[in-house]
Parts: sequence; C-alpha cells; structure tokens
Amino acid sequence: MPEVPWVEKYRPRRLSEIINQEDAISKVKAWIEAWLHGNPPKKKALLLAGPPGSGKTTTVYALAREYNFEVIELNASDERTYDKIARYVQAAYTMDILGKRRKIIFLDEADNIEPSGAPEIAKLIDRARNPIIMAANHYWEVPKEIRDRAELVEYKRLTQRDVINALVRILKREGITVPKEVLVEIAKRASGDLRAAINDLQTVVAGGYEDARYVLAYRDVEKTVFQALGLVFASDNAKRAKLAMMNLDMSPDEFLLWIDENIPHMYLKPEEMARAYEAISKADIYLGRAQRTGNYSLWRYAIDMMTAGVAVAGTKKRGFAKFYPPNTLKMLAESKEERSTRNSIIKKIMSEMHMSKLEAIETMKIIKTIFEKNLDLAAHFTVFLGLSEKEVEFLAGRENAGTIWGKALAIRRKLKKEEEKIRKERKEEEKVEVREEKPEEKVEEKREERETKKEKEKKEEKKAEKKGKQVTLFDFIKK
Ligand SMILES: Nc1ncnc2c1ncn2[C@@H]1O[C@H](COP(=O)(O)OP(=O)(O)OP(=O)(O)O)[C@@H](O)[C@H]1O
Repeated sequence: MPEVPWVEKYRPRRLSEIINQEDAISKVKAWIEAWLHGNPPKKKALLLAGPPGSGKTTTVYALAREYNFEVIELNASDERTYDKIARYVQAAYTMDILGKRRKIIFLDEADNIEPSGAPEIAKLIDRARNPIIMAANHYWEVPKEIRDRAELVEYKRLTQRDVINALVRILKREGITVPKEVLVEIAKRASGDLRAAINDLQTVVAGGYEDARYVLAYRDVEKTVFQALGLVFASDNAKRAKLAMMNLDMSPDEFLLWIDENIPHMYLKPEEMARAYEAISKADIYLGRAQRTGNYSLWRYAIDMMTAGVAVAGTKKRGFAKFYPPNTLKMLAESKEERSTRNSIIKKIMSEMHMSKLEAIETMKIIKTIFEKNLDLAAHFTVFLGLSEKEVEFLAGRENAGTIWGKALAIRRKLKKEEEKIRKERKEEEKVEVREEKPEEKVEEKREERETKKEKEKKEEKKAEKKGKQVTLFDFIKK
C-alpha cells in the first residue's frame, strides 16, 4: 500500500511547531488578531514571501486551526481565480446564523498572477470582508497593485542545521535510523527546501540504501542541469535556449531525459505539451542516427530541437519552476502491479490510437497530465480507450479517479442510448422503404443497391485500417 507522503504526515499542526520562522509567525498572529478584535488591519491582505518549502502554506493551515477559520485555497495560475475570489471576498465575515466558520482566503503562487488581471484582484482586496493571505516565492514578481495592498511577511531560507534537525525528528517518530552522512547530503542538496529534503528522505528510506546512491548521485550535476533546464523552460527565446547545453557536463541523450521528465510540469496546455514532445522525439531520432552512423555532427540538430524546439512550443508555467530528475527513481519505486497497469494502458493507446510503442509512451504522459487536470476530458479518454477502473486510478490518482469513473459511466450510458435510438430509427426507415417499394423487383433492386453500398463502405474501412490511420491527441482534443 502506498505510504502517506511524509511532508503531509509530519506537516506541523500548530504554529509553535514551525521551525525558525518566529518573526514571521508573530507578525501573522498580530495581523489575524486585529481582524478578530473587530478592527481589520489597514492592509487587508498579507503576503508571505520566501523560498519554497520554508513553511508558508503550513503557517496558513496552522493559523486557521488555532483561530478556527476555514481556509479557501485558490491558486493564482487557475484561470477562474478572479471569480472565485470575488465569491468569497464578499462572503459574510463573522460567524453567521448557520454557524459557518469564518473564512481565510489563501491565494498561493501570487507571483503567477497575470499583470492584466491584477487591477481587478486589487479592487477585490479593497472590498474584502475576509482576511486574504497570499504566498509567493518571488516578492518582486507579484504585480505592484497587489504588493501595495499587502503587508509583507518574509520567510527565511531554512539552514542546513534546521533541515537536519527536522529530518532526525521524523526518523525518530518512524523508529528508523539513517547514517548521518546521508542526512547531511540530503540537507545539502535541498538548499533550505524542507519539502524537498523530506521527500528525498522518504525515497531513500523506501528504497533502501541502494536508492540513496541514485538520489544523491544527482547532487553534483543538479546545479548545472537545473540552470540548463531553466534556459530551456524559462524563456521563449530560441537563441538563449540553445545555450543550455554549454558548460553542461552531460551527454545530449542524458539531458534529453531531464527535458522529457519536466515537459508535463512546465506546459499547461495539452497541445503545447504535444508540440514539445514532438520536438524531443525529433531530437531523439537525430541522436539515434548519430550513434548508429558515428556522424556526431548530427548532435547539433538534435540539440537545437530539444532546446529551442521545446522552448518555443508554447506558454510555460510562470514564476518559480521546480524541476524533477528523470524517471529512474520513480520507476524504482513503482511496484510490479503499477508497472503492469502502466503497460496495459500503453497497449490500449497503441491499439486505439494506432501508435508505435514510443509514441504511446509519450502520449501516455500527456494523457496523465490531462487526467490530473481536466476531469471531463479524462472521462472521454476513459471511454475512448476502454480503460479499467484501476487504469483510471493509475492515471488520475485516487482522489480524482472516482469522479472520472462516474463521468465515464454517464458518457457510456449516453452513447448506448444514442446507439439504440439510431438502431431503432434505421429499422423504422427500412420498414418504410419496404412498404413504399411494394413491387418485388424494386425491393430487390434497393436491397442490391444497399448491399453494394455496404460492401463499398466495408472496403473503405478495411483500407483505412490497413493504412493504420493514426489518431493524434490533437484530433481527440478537437472532438
Ligand atoms: N519552517 C518549517 N517548519 C517545519 N516544517 C516545515 C517548515 N517549512 C517547511 N516544512 C515542511 O515542508 C513541507 C512543505 O512546507 P510548506 O508547504 O509550508 O512550504 P511553502 O513555504 O508553502 O513552499 P512553496 O513556496 O513551495 O509552496 C511541510 O509539509 C512541512 O512538513
């Protein structure tokens, strides 16, 4: 059974358990108490700014628990954020007659707010009757109108010692020991991001110390490879992206794996993601050819495709980008059952979409992102590919699988009804035709006509099948 992520299991429940952010916490407390004492602070929004994994989100939830608020969490990169804020900002602030709890509006990734939407959100802050707390990694990337209306609370980067202490505390509660040098390595590579450190620790513990080698082996390359990924994913500028491989002590084949892994985290729209994958599969072809023929001048084309080609594929996620190492670790952590589910999905994609295995693997990655983000489209895919409940859970995660499955059942029912309706209509039509064309020969003639037409259609179908007409993701999304 998959274990609960330790970052959730050991997320501090109380403000006093949050490590090394005392100044920030006392500022947050004073601000919320001003609301509670009936005189909302001059600045109705609070902006928690600081590095990832330093305790910002944790603060909001612990605060809500201690002061009995309900948290309405919104994400700035969500297109409907404005409407949602508008709905909650005006909600009654005090406990109402129905006994509902007061609400804190928590807007994460405030550095991702589109500048064009900022004035509207600023107006909402002015009208707010509920406390609004925002969080951001980069203070200066938060639109100015919003910065001006928010009180800044700075979060410090946690020190290596803070991180090690937090890891030791978790190990004690789990009753496990891990060699000190492994903890030090994990803390070093986390650069103050306690979430990253806890995740690494859990991976190391889950996979035994052999995996520790894989986890830690990345530490040397990571700095430069992350910078290189930054060049590919953080700009739309083809020229800059092409510089990514300079100073990178890594072969293009290996860097391709890193790019591959990060595409679904960086592109938001399926069609743009598909375009980025197309660019890396072209790069892959050049790399293969270079290896087979020994003509390494082909590397240049490959590198152009995988850097510039990916960079211009579409609009990328803005703000802080968290990059991930290639799949090796995840694959190692996957159970036999998960691997077999993955393979059965790939087979279904190959047969339903007429794709090669490699294409099906790439397509599955895009489909996985769709399953995590767009439940309606996911339900259509479920029906189209004939996925089982287990396969849906593999793609969507447990939380969304039930909803998708329910939607898919509804689609199936609707399709069945439509099919029945068409079948009935056809029968009716046939009856009418027979009645109208009473003379025997005419009926015979019509039948022959119909049969030749049917044969023709069948032949056409067969031809299409033989050609193996490929259904692309684009076709599907357009439907
Ligand atoms: N100061 C801290 N004290 C204790 N635990 C912490 C602290 N900072 C982070 N953590 C741990 O790391 C995890 C992630 O922290 P949190 O979600 O609060 O980070 P964040 O600052 O909101 O990061 P991001 O900017 O990436 O959203 C938490 O579950 C918690 O276990």
